[in-house]
Amino acid sequence: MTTVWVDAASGASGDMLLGALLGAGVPVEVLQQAVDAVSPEPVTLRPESVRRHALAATRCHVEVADSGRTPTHRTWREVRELLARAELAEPVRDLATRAFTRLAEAEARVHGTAVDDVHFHEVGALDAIADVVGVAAGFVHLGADEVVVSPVAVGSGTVTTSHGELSVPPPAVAELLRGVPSWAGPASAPATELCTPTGAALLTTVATAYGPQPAMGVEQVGVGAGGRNPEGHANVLRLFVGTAAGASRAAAPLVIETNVDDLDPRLWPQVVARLLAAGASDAWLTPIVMKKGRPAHTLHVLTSPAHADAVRLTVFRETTAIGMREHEVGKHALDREMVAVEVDGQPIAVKLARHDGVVLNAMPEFDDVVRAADATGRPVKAVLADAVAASRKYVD
Ligand SMILES: O=C([S-])c1cc(C(=O)S)c[n+]([C@@H]2O[C@H](COP(=O)(O)O)[C@@H](O)[C@H]2O)c1
Ligand code: NI
Repeated sequence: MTTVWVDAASGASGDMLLGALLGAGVPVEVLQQAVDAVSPEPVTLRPESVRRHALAATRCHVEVADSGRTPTHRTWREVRELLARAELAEPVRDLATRAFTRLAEAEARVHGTAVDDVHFHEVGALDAIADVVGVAAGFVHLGADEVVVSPVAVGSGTVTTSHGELSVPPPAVAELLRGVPSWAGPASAPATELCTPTGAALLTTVATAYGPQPAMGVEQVGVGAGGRNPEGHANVLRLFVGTAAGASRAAAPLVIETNVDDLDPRLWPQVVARLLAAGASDAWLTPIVMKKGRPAHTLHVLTSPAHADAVRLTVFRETTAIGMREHEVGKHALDREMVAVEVDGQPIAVKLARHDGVVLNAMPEFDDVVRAADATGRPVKAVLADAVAASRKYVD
């Protein structure tokens, strides 16, 4: 069983993770091929051996060609389309899509905007695409069964961003690291941002657990350099790749439940939305009758152990529950793949579900259907019917 431990004691960013993957032996071609499959413009990954304070490290430059055009914006919906259409191995597409979804949802929450409208500057979008897709390809290449992430150093002081000067951790990082062990970082570190939003989104997507290095036979150590080289501090992220010692099995998913009879029922949709945003795999309600004949609800949340702390905190913060129960469950899921169809010129993402390579289900994303119906002024039911018909060609 391949285990990876991520030492993020000096923070994390997309390019630090890329450098660490290269240093741990992932060929640059593996990362470049994935980036080329997604990026609409040339982006070159260029490894360089550098020193950070007293340590040798690998820096991965992400070089975006100057398109010569005025920077435009690319929305999350457009990036999602690029990912859906790219010729990528499914596990890479899945990991990259999940990381980008977390990043976009965190930005939407902190700025109070709709997630589909989250936009990135042109160059920033290409950078972020290269970081996210390259890192996803690297972790898939390592074949990690378990990824343990150390407490994440976020830094201190302030950072200058397109929103002006922000306190560290900036809002998107704080949002992404909810429920994850994090701290300012070592005293030797400069008073600045050590963990970027892209770094936080990637760490929290690949993590299956958080903590110190687990018992493992370490075979490779990749040291990824950050862009800066401050005096007296090694600005690096380290990846330890090896084999798990002993017979540790992958932790089972959990179902967390609580019975609630005193929450204003108008709040439930938001509770469910926030649980999903916290990383829950699913969340749902069942109506029940409690003691003293009170109508009430059981809230059920399915979650990976990695997201269980964030889920528990969200239940306590967003509902009136003061306790919960939980049990491990078995889970079987079909392989998923996102593709896109067009209805009236509007792109609609479609989720394919495969069993032994055979597509058994092709379901248009309902949010995209509603958006397309709004854009064209047609009834939602008519656009849904067209999207289902257009998706049928994918079903084997
Ligand atoms: O551009 C946006 S919306 C932006 C938001 C935030 C928030 O925390 S909100 C932070 N930043 C800063 O941009 C740089 C680049 O981050 P990457 O993840 O793309 O490397 C970083 O300093 C962030 O703090 C930008
Ligand atoms: Ni922002």
